[in-house]
Amino acid sequence: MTNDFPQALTIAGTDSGGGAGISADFKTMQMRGVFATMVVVAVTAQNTLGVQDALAMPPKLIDEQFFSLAADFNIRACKTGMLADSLRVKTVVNNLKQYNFGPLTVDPVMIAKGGAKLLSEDAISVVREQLLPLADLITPNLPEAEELAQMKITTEAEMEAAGHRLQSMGAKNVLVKGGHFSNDGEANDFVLLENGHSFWMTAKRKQTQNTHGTGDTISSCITAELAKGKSMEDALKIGKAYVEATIKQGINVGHGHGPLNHWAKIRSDNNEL
Ligand SMILES: Nc1ncnc2c1ncn2[C@@H]1O[C@H](COP(=O)(O)OP(=O)(O)O)[C@@H](O)[C@H]1O
Ligand SMILES: Cc1ncc(COP(=O)(O)OP(=O)(O)O)c(N)n1
Repeated sequence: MTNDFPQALTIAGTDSGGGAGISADFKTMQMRGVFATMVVVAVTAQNTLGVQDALAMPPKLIDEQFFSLAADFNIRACKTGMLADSLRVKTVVNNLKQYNFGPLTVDPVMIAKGGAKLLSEDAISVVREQLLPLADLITPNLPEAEELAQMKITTEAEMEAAGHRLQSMGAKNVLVKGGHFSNDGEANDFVLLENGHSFWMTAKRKQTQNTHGTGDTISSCITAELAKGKSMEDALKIGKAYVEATIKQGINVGHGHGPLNHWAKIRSDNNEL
């Protein structure tokens, strides 16, 4: 029996409010025509107002989820999101070394928009030293890029420098996301590819508080496109177009930082699916 429908994996935390984490990943992968699977690393009690509580899964249960998926599915691309602490990062690293789930996108989730810590302080060096070198793509936002590259980023030139530093630390391709950049008109992201080619992906910034889950959405869209066999450059461009559309074609849900519109259409959709 064939097992060839595009399948992808997210290794991350849940968001009970449905806007970020595995919820955003599943909606995105489904919308991009890819069958989504998950390894739950942590569960959060969360809504658009913030994170009220969180619990990390026992490492044995994380191992078992990896084993279950490897035994049955033909996963062609995977991503990581919220990994909680150093023990869970190490558990995930060990499993990623054991199984081949295709290109790995590392979204080094550290702090939610409401300020809650989704990665403990002691885990940052483990992400830098053990997870980053496994990454086919790393997708930090500005505070995450600052932590991992250990430098301040206040200009576009510093975004580029951080991208080069992260590549020299072992990530094959780098996307430094500019959503937190303090210019009001644009949301521009810097890309550095494995072959040394670099470029900017630009977008007009939408003035809205409904941006909960943007990082998960762009990284899971890229993962879905890689699972379909797209090149890294095309996957990145589709990811940027999709997250921009989910923000611009926004919906209003909840009373705080609202979720994105994962039903949003992008121009190339007719020949994508
Ligand atoms: N208000 C906005 N308008 C348009 N694009 C945005 C906006 N906020 C974020 N983005 C884009 O969404 C993606 C993720 O954003 P960012 O805030 O940098 O990451 P994270 O959600 O991980 O903190 C990036 O492509 C960024 O440029
Ligand atoms: C469970 C969980 N994972 C990740 C995040 C952070 O998601 P992100 O896309 O960076 O969105 P914001 O939290 O910044 O809005 C999360 N909140 N929860």
